[in-house]
Amino acid sequence: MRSTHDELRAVEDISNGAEPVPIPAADSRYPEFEYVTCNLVPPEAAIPLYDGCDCVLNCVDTPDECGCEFAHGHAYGAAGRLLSTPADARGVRLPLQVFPTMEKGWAVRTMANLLNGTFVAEYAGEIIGSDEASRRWRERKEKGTGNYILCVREHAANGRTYRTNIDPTDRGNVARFINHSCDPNLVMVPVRINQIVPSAALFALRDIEAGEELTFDYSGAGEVSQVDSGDANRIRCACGSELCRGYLPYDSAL
Ligand SMILES: C[S@@+](CC[C@H](N)C(=O)[O-])C[C@H]1O[C@@H](n2cnc3c(N)ncnc32)[C@H](O)[C@@H]1O
Repeated sequence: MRSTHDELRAVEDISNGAEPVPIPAADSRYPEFEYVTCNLVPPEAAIPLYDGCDCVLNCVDTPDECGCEFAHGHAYGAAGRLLSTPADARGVRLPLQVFPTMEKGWAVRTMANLLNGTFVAEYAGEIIGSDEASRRWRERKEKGTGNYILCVREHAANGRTYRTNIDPTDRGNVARFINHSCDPNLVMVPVRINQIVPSAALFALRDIEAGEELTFDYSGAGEVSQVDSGDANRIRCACGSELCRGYLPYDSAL
């Protein structure tokens, strides 16, 4: 628990040494959370957690019914399906800073110039099933607390949709502070590192100058229309871009 006295003090490293480089914050008023460097995948007992794959323990026994081999080029065995954490996760190696904004809460900026295509960070958190994602979303909405669940949808050529829910609200990394923009400078790409559950890797979408805020489009490819404000669950977008669609992407499945 932080004291009021400590609140405005700059924080040297929000990761407490967990990342390869320190990640400073302008002050310590950001929400408390447990810092993790990569996704936390629950043990097999907790499955099914991965929408799109119906297999219980492995995909090898039922290759014709499972879409994983078709979609990812691999069928996953029991050990391969739900490995705990990717051993070769890269972590954050760029000088980033967490800072407060007027309209969007906390944000992240780069303190170095980045070239187009540079890997910035993984959007890391707890991997949870869709029922649990809905439950947490409703609970946080009732309490009026922040909700940072990212739903990664992958549309496979076999017509199936694979959905991965990443929740960094209580356990996450610096990417939990990266805001949405309708004209972002990062792009999120699902990447698989020796396991079926993808990491949501964020890459520079163009050259980015030191001091710029880092943003990505929460809807992925910008395919979700945000113009209709009829749904009270939607948050007004403050990205400030000429291309602004008016509201943050909203997952009506939650
Ligand atoms: C993943 S968090 C980003 C960090 C957050 N700003 C914070 O203070 O912790 C997502 C939340 O940030 C806010 N946010 C992100 N992008 C925004 C935007 N373009 N306009 C307004 N609010 C935004 C919304 O409250 C959203 O639910």
